Amino acid sequence: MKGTGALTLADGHVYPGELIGSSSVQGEVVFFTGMTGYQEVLTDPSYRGQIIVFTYPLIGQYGISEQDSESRQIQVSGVVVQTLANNGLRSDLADWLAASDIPVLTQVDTRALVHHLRNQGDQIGILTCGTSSVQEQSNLIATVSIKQPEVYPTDYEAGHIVCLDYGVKKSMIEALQERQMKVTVVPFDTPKTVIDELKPDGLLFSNGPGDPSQLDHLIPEINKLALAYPTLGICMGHQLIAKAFGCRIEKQHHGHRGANHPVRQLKTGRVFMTSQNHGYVVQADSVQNSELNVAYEHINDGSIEGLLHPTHPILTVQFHPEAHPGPLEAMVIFDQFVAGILKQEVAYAGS
Ligand SMILES: NC(=O)CC[C@H](N)C(=O)O
Repeated sequence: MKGTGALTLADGHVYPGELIGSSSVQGEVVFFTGMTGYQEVLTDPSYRGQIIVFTYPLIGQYGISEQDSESRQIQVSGVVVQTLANNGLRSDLADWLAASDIPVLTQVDTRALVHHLRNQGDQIGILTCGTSSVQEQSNLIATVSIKQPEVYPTDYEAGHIVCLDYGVKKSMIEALQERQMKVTVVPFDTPKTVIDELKPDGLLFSNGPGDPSQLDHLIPEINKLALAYPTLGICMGHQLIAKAFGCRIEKQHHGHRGANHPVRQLKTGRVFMTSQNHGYVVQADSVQNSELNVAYEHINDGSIEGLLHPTHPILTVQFHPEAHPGPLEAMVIFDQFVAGILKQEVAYAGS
């Protein structure tokens, strides 16, 4: 179904367009600046419940392919684009969004919209064509986390990682499998006693949607887990571990969502271009009174991009070393994590 529609922001600004789809949705309106990677973004569970605005004006131009999905379904609530590609008679992306009942607002002045969000901040919005009612989603992590453990084997098993699933992307699991790690993905609230029985060699605390304070009740358990095993935390996992060791988290004015975010490793001065997707961040002032040290910082705004424990093998990163979409150069984080578990040296890790 196609018709006149609009995105209405919480501050009252209205962005008209052509709405494809029949449902109205509400969600935080955020923008992604990468030129490619729309399929990975749409299926990344960290975007659950959000309305995503693509800054690149033409979206859908290279179709859809099965291997590029980061989870089993589209996770965003709604999509806003300038132009949805239509190669001839049909568009794979438009068909997929329609089959998934995800509304798309096209023909939007996305430059004006993103300019506004950059000035006024990410905020809730509603995509409407004036039909169905709006339902707010609460505990987003519980929605996207698996319900039963799942095992991802590898041909030659050098070690075993247990992944706490806050909404894990497929590429993180694959990055570990490629490094000869079997991965067992467990529900987000799996107690330490159950994880101990799996005899992991290391833990991955995954990415995930929404505000990390959803899981405040699990922070003491996360602290115990991270102290017990070599630990890597990514994005939501980074934020939760930061909290577990005394840091505070704050909402960003507007999030980092794109594929060209420069990050500096403090110890070596080495700069990585990274893929990012987050709207919360570790409050810089809180780190000095915490048990952790800053390991990485964002070059553009100086925000905290990674933390290290001084005596335990705990590394956390705010950026996405698994990329997908985006540059692969931060994959060294997985090399470093696995090498630490296997007690091997890794070039350029610099911890
Ligand atoms: N990719 C993620 O894990 C995002 C973490 C959190 N939802 C944030 O927006 O900051």
